[in-house]
Amino acid sequence: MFVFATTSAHRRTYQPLPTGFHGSFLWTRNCVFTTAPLRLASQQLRPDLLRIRASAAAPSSPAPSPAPDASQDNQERPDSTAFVDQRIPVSILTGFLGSGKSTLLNRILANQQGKRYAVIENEFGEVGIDDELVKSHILLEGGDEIFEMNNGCLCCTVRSDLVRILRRLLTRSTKYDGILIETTGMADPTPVVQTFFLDETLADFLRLDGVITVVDGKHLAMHLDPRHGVRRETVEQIAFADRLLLNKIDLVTPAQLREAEETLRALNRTAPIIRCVRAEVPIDELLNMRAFDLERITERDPFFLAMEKTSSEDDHDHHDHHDHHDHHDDHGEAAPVNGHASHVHDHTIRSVGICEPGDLDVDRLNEWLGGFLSERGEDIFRMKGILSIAGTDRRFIFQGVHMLFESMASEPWGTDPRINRLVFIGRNLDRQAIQEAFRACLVPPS
Ligand SMILES: Nc1nc2c(ncn2[C@@H]2O[C@H](COP(=O)(O)OP(=O)(O)OP(=O)(O)O)[C@@H](O)[C@H]2O)c(=O)[nH]1
Repeated sequence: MFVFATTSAHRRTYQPLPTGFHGSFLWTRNCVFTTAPLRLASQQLRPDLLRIRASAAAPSSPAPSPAPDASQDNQERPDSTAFVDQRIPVSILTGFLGSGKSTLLNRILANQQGKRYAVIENEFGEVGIDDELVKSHILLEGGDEIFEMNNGCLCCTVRSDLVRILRRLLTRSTKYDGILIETTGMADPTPVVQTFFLDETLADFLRLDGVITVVDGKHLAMHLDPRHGVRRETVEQIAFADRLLLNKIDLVTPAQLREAEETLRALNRTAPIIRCVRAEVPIDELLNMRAFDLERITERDPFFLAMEKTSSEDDHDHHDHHDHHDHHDDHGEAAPVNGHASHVHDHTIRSVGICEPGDLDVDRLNEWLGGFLSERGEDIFRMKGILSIAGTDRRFIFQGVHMLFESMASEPWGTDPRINRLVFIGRNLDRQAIQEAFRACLVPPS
């Protein structure tokens, strides 16, 4: 496996990768942009990735096995006169903040069955929390770089970073069975999907296999309520899905479950809906399924492909779908404008990061968080952090989604400085008030 990681890999903390894992990370911090255009000479590309024609004159190559899924029946299958598509399959894992994407990713990585994946992660949060967790839990291959795509969704700016990373990946000698991209919980998957059709180099070597959307069954209705300001992101993530994982069904009643399924079906008529708890699903029903259906997407958005292509000369174009002008319909959903559905996040939604040395008084912390969540829980989409609790020699991992939260002891601090790192993502967050309240929970230095 090869990991281009950002953050949001906290579940790996709890679930170490299996023995024999051979991984490496490429991590960018705060979106490092190159100023020179990135050119990828054709001789740099791995020849075994080039598409070949399996005709009589072409070298014989095994056709990919058709997916064992009835939903694939009406899809074109390779035959002896067609292209054998040897491009690397790419799966996009999306879903709203806290829905269970990292839980799913962890599950996939723990069940690799001899396959090698490149993983690209991206997080919406101003404090990179998971890099430390990932580094301490997964052995890196010597000499590999670590990159982090932090604090931004895969929109026009971070998207160019994604393109750069993907192009670089194609020059590596390692052969991958697939690439997994975990988007931020606030991401509109549109520009990520477009990348694989509109970037000339990538389209030649990478094949979008499918968009897998993890849905938080407990909070779906809340996220679709326009008053919470995230309906558009939630709708886009569901509508784009080729597979819908209706997760967290342990937290809903049968009636809520039925309602959630009806809602999903209304927003996406075709994607299979898979009910699950902690993203526990058969992985072979998700990956390499040739599930992506461009026709369905262009039916929904006729302008989907009507944007400027990126080429190796145009590595940092900002003329794409994600042009940061807001045009919403009555429900806050994006409407195509002049051939481009525009996208911008609700500006009231922000992340507040805390990075503070010292030990926390656990009673004060509980009291503050309990009060804060009962008062503002609907507005707090996500919290996560690594905490230093007085009287314990282990790191404390803390994760929250609205009013629900989990915490658990993790690695010992050892000689590392005891620094609390915490991020809140929500609506109308008062940065100063949160930071001050947090500091008030620290044990005063003696
Ligand atoms: N009860 C319950 N909790 C779950 C389930 N799946 C995930 N969680 C918890 O939900 C929280 C968020 O899960 P993640 O996998 O980190 O979610 P995510 O979508 O990666 O979150 P972001 O990266 O912040 O967008 C964690 O505390 C998980 O343990 C589930 O099926 N049931």
